[in-house]
Amino acid sequence: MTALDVAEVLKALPEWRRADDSRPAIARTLRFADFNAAFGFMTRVAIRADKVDHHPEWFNVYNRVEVVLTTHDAGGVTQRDLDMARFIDDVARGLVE
Ligand SMILES: C[C@H](O)[C@H](O)[C@H]1CNC2=NC(N)=NC(=O)C2=N1
Repeated sequence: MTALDVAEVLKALPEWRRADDSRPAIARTLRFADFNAAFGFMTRVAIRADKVDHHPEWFNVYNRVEVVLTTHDAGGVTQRDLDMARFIDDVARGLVE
């Protein structure tokens, strides 16, 4: 799968930024009402990730979830990351603080 230009991808994803470690990856921080809401979100994303065989890097503390998306096989951001970011935005809508 072809790696895309990160700046172009970010234009389509206003909630996302470059990963903090400057890898070719995109990141979003989400804050939920509590752990239950955060883990519910993670569960929905996990089920999707396994279905499409594209898995986020993520970190959770209580109500906060940090998500990083990149395609390891391609060494960059691809359409698979863009699709997953959109799914994440859809799930998060109405749930994030
Ligand atoms: C063998 C398996 O299909 C691959 O390792 C998949 C699994 N999930 C993946 N997830 C992500 N984010 N990037 C990958 O390159 C990737 N590759």
